[in-house]
Amino acid sequence: MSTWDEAATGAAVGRFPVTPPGQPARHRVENSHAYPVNGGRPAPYDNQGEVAGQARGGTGMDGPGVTVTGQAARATAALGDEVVRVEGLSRTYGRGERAVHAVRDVSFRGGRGELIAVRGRSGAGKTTLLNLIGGLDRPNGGRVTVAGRDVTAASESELLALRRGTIGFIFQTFGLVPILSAAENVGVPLRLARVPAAQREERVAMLLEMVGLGGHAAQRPYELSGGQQQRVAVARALANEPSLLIADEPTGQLDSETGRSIMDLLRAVARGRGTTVLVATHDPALIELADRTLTLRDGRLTES
Ligand SMILES: Nc1ncnc2c1ncn2[C@@H]1O[C@H](COP(=O)(O)OP(=O)(O)OP(=O)(O)O)[C@@H](O)[C@H]1O
Repeated sequence: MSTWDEAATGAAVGRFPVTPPGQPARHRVENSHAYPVNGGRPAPYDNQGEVAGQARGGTGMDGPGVTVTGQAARATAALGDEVVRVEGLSRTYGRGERAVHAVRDVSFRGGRGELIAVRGRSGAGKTTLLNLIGGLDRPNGGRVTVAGRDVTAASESELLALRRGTIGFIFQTFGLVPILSAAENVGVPLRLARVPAAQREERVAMLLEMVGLGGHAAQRPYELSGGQQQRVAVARALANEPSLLIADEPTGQLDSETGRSIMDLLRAVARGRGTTVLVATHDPALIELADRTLTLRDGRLTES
């Protein structure tokens, strides 16, 4: 089955209908391992774009060696450990006259704790690039390394392990399982990792608190706003404590204010946890929140 045509939350692939009716299913994500965020103590997200405690100099979601203020976070990102390395990456769809060179010789590096925006017009190659980096698609040439592991050379089982332990995904259409509550959705990766029930419940509660949804655990996706659904998706993506979080147009279905709050949340995750976050977006207001912007034009990269 092609990863392009599979729904988000690969934790549930083949088990649940993961895409709400009327929404396209394009991606597959497989997350199953669970490790504590912030040593099991994620701090609540306060809707103001910061993890509680963090902006006020607290330890919120701070990870080892991760500073918490804007400029300091940028400096840490610049100097910090390399998480993503993309070298000469290319992807062509089709052949001959019909060939589409979606990604052409793209190279860049991403450090720990960086929030990197990927922008470009529709068709510029953003989704293709993110899918290649996340191991959802294979390149025609070049190499991707995430947390020191070669994604492009990985076997299918190695890719599965990467998507379960190292790379988290968030998509425009949220990809929540409609029949499950918010807590159950966040708990799917933990169930697959066979985390004991008590530990799982504790961890799910902490993750929901972290994204500001502590009081919404029992609600199903249709009972939540779009922004709340995306927060559930963020909590689920963080359940496996990924080094890299890939977000493809995570605010595409949200109004601008809600979109901004999701970007604030992603920024807080990057700064507080040291997660490298790669976000594809069209929105200039959201791009302003990023530490760096990569611009794609016809598959080629320019950095601004
Ligand atoms: N599976 C595919 N088969 C053939 N061509 C494809 C496929 N997927 C993408 N393309 C083409 O590759 C190019 C890049 O597409 P991609 O979806 O990566 O762009 P994008 O920047 O994410 O666009 P958007 O902002 O509209 O989502 C486009 O010309 C698109 O038509």
